[in-house]
Amino acid sequence: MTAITLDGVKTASDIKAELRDRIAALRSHGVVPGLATLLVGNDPGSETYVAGKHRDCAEVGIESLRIDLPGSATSADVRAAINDLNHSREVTGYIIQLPLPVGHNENAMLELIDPSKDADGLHPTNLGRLVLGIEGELRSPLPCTPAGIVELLRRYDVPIVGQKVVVVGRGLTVGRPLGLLFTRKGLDATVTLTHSRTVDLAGEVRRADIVVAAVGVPHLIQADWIKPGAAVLDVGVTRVTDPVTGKGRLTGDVHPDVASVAGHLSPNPRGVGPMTRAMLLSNVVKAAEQSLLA
Ligand SMILES: Nc1nc2c(c(=O)[nH]1)N[C@@H](CN(C=O)c1ccc(C(=O)N[C@@H](CCC(=O)O)C(=O)O)cc1)CN2
Repeated sequence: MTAITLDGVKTASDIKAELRDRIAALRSHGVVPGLATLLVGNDPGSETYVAGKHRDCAEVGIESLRIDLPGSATSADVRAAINDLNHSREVTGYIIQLPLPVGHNENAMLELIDPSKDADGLHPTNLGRLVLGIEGELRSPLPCTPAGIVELLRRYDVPIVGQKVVVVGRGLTVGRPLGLLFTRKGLDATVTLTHSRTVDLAGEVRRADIVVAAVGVPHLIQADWIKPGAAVLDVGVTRVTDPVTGKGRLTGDVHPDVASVAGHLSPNPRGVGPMTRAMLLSNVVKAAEQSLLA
């Protein structure tokens, strides 16, 4: 058996095509959706992701603005940039690219974002709304990677309701919010959130119908950890330099042999990453649509 590939590039491209129509409709009402990014330092991964976000915006018709601060920026510099973004009339939504360089308090910075401009859904107010399960008028942006994972599963008709989900990793951008999302009414999965101190991780993973690996440990998840037919999402990424070619390459958390046991498998790269970017665009468009209703 070879797993069905959960193709993030194709799915993200479908989503972008749908968003283009909604953006055209917004523009016809005089609403131009916009996104700003704040990047501090020159982490190669973050630079790639931010560049990709601006490319995506241009592709679908979202205005975008890029604020880059040097690695030497102080926390006061970052706070000042956030303050400017909060008060800018042109900027309706923005993100702070994570991780921030060592020495900056990420949670403190995220807390300074105006929650109504939080395109990433990572401000405590928006995470709190996810905890509360608030929908409808007060619907707030969902963190992009968890939203992308659920959307990818949905578009491939992978059942979620009543399924056992094991999430490996409890980070802010993936594991923690994903546990909340999967247990929301309507999705109704049973979630086990595992981490570095989990006893018998392999045993936990073996029970799962859906496995999400988001730790950044290359090939941690082995084929004999996987229940035959389970859906496996490979999210964590490690940049390694090939000792032979000297070129950098990306390695996911899931061992390639998992493809012979799983029912569905998201590759890494080209799986959840492009979905993360598509969900950011979706958050920006939803916010613009809500501004029209307000
Ligand atoms: N403010 C945020 N910071 C971070 C988030 C986030 O959602 N908000 N998530 C990750 C990084 N991330 C988005 O910012 C992200 C990760 C991966 C990809 C992606 O498309 N990856 C490609 C490979 C790209 C490459 O060559 O490196 C893929 O998987 O095919 C996009 C966005 C942490 N920070």
